[in-house]
Amino acid sequence: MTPSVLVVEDDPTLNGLLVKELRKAGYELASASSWREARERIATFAPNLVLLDVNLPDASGFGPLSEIAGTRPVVMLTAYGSVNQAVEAMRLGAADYLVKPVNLDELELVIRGALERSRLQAQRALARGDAGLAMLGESAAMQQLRHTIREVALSDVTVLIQGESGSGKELVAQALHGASRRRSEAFVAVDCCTLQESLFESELFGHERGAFTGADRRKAGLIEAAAHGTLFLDEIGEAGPAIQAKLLRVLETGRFRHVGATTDLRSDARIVAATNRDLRQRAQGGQFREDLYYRLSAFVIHVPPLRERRDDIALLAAHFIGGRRQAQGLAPAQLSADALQRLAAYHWPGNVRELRNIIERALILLGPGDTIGAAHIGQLDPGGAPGTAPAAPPAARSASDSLTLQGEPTLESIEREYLASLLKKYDGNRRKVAEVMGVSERTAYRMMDRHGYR
Ligand SMILES: Nc1ncnc2c1ncn2[C@@H]1O[C@H](COP(=O)(O)OP(=O)(O)OP(=O)(O)O)[C@@H](O)[C@H]1O
Repeated sequence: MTPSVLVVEDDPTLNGLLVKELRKAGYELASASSWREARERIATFAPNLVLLDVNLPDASGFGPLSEIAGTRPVVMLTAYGSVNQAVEAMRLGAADYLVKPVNLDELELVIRGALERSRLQAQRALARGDAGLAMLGESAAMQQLRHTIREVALSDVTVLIQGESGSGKELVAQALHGASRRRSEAFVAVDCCTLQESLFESELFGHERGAFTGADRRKAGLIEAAAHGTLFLDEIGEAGPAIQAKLLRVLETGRFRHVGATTDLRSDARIVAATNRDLRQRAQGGQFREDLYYRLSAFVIHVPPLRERRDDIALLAAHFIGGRRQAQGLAPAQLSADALQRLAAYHWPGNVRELRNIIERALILLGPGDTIGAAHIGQLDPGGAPGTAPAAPPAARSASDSLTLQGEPTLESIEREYLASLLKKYDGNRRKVAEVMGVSERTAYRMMDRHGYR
């Protein structure tokens, strides 16, 4: 594979020199002289590494670095004699830095080292299944979201994160934890609807030996694993009445009990919950405890759906493409203008997760090729006008929309349609969908995840 580098430098002489040297060293090159131009190149050229000048005509300082450091290695070009700048750049996630005037031998070494470290990191992340934990996006909505996260992270207040499926609620919860004083403690995520209620109760709160058949040992609960860290309760709207009652007690008194125990334990975990439902409405309708709703919603964060921050689509797409290709050791791939246009016009009922899935499928169809075209993306129904709420859950795409280029639907596309039609029929009730499909809830969740419907 030929790794690619984007040189972002407004001094034309230095820019030209860097491009020439790196090209000679065997890299594929693109260059930009402003931050606006750099953003465009990142979306279309998808470089493996960015060499970024700290002072650009339309952006000075570390804004650009913070924006892209989570997506790919960034080597900063800093001014001679400003050690502070270099230190700050590393703290903000730069892979390395070069001081001007640039020593050309050092240039190659630094770039090779940064690429190698990043490839290893990507491989490790893929093996752990958590490729790309950074919360990306520079739209006004995402900047506001980051601001809110910073504001509330340092207090211990309970936070309720609301947003559509796949919009990034779990990433917000992780960002909250990462910006809090608890960041070096555990972050424990629990999906409130993946398990049967009684099992879930012992999983969450722990149990005593002999509490039920099969409980042959005392076992600590996830709430204890979260100790002084953060307990993230995903899909809180799905928690059954027994769990709701116990959670209310934890929130009111900081106390809980193992299943089968007679004494209380104390919890110091910060509770962050998420839901894609209108919890207030459910509370008013009697499907969710009102007192618990008020406790949980001490502070509410709304995660905007992707269709309300279309400016982020190109950046996110480039991030998913870059991560996957790098981990596979393949050359970077670009998005054609048609493909990008198709992505930008879609209404994204499955939000960022759906975008990630569509890109992954496009990359499979692309194989070792280098440009993702509209055909690799497939038909995407532009849906309602920007800002229109989707029919939730997402409507099925027709077989002619499948990604099979020859027109024969794949098993994958049939599964997807079947799943979408059941979700529609049963109004998003996953338990019911799993039952009708004859698979376990877990299998149904995994399927939904794969198709971007969670
Ligand atoms: N701003 C973002 N930047 C990068 N990746 C993102 C962003 N938002 C979401 N993702 C990715 O999209 C996928 C879905 O995000 P996440 O699981 O946080 O969504 P969610 O709202 O919690 O979904 P659900 O409602 O199904 O629980 C994940 O792979 C996540 O890494």
